[in-house]
Amino acid sequence: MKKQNLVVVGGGSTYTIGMIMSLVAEKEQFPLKSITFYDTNAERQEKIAKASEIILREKYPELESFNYTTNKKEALTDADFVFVQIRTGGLAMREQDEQIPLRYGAVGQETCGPGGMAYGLRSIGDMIDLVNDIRHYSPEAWILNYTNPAAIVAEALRREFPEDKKLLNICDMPAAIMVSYAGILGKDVFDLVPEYFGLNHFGWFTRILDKDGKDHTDTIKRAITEDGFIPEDAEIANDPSWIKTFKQVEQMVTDFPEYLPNTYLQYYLYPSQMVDKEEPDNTRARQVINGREKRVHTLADQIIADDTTENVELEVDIHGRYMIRVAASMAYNNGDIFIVMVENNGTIANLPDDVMVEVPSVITNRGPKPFAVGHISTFYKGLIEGQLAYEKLVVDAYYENSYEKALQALTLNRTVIDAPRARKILDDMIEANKDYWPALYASKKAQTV
Ligand SMILES: NC(=O)c1ccc[n+]([C@@H]2O[C@H](COP(=O)([O-])OP(=O)(O)OC[C@H]3O[C@@H](n4cnc5c(N)ncnc54)[C@H](O)[C@@H]3O)[C@@H](O)[C@H]2O)c1
Ligand SMILES: O=P(O)(O)OC[C@H]1O[C@H](O[C@H]2[C@H](O)[C@@H](O)[C@@H](O)O[C@@H]2CO)[C@H](O)[C@@H](O)[C@@H]1O
Ligand SMILES: [Mn+2]
Repeated sequence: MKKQNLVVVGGGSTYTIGMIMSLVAEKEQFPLKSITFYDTNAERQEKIAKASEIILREKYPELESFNYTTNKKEALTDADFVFVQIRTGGLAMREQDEQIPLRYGAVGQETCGPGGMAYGLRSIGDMIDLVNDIRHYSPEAWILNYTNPAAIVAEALRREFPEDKKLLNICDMPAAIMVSYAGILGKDVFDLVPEYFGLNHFGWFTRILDKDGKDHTDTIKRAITEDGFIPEDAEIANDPSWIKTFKQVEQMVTDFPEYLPNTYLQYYLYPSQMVDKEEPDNTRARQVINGREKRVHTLADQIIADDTTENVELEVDIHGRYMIRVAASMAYNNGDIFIVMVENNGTIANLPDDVMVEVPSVITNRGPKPFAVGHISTFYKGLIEGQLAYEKLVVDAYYENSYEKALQALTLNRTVIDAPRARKILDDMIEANKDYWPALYASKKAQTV
């Protein structure tokens, strides 16, 4: 097996140490020659990199080199794979994305509704620059992007790089949900075969099979409604916020029993309940700053101080394993099936061709080949079309510098609905994002009314 040169963009991320542990756990499936971190924030990256260096020295001695840098050329030259995990504006801006909508009684969430729009308008420019840079220095590298809001980023990259066949957008949420299904069934998550359709953070499992073709969907639905649903992946199993989110799946399956929902549908199907549950001074960003970020930095500090991993507990989670299994299937033409984002082109027969959908696909060295979904019925089609229109309008607003498109996007979104409320949220978000967003202008027609 050819050993790969991997670059991680956003080396300072809170997910990097987990990713390193997953690369160690998956070294037989995805053997590496080198790992390079790239980040724009030298200090944030250095702490994570120094700890990673020690982990790799002890657990991946066969790795030929490990480097970290803030120099794009140095980082991106001769890459085989580039994993992209950046957060434009950091967790501080995530907190704004979550708090501003809550002021007006709307869902405050980083990838759903107004928060998703704000984060999207910040991320698109950086992501376009990065893909251009990667293509300049490593034209043949596979790019796996999981930077959020993945739906909006994927739509912008689809428009910007229509011919790029080696750029794949992915999300770990369906896999993390499947870890819990695997727990119910007493199976390994990678032995389950999902049937699924939708958009990123907006989809449904229609069936869950095993590799022998046995259908376990009804067993899972029954277990969820009778015994409850809990997160089982190590990273989220003990997190109160994720426990609440998985609990909400019980209500979704009771109200809409036809399919098994992505957890993110809670924000669109129960927006009032979601707003009522929030504490504006302790939204998810604050919980992550005081939780995962602190935990990861304390862990890194201890590894660096001890110069060994002997005194710490390091876990492997589905996030890293999922990304790596997808990468391995591309590198070694494995033909494994994973849920990823692809341009629709008839996969969901009654949706437009030129939209990004999230569906199971066979992953080979030619990229993803999605399975046909066929026609979807009215409830799902209606929900998806509204969400797609919102996503497209956000990307239009970016390219056209259009205030009206942004206002239309928010008004259309199920988490907002009301135009005056959409305008208030948008105006506050413009102010909060003045260092990040493109300028948005009202059209001449609107200015003269
Ligand atoms: N798609 C998924 O399912 C999924 C799952 C987990 C995380 N994520 C995403 O991964 C990203 C990282 O999340 P996090 O919570 O660890 O954030 P984080 O802020 O801890 O890490 C992001 C890192 O990227 C760096 N960065 C920002 N802009 C950059 C740029 N232009 N070039 C290079 N580096 C840059 C930052 O300095 C930071 O070190 C986010 O976008 C998050 O939403 C996605
Ligand atoms: O609120 P956060 O920052 O804890 O999580 C936001 C992400 O949630 C989903 O992903 C993962 C999670 O990041 C990971 O640790 C894994 O183990 O479980 C989650 C799924 O339950 C989501 O898919 C991402 O897009 C978000 O960034
Ligand atoms: Mn996701």
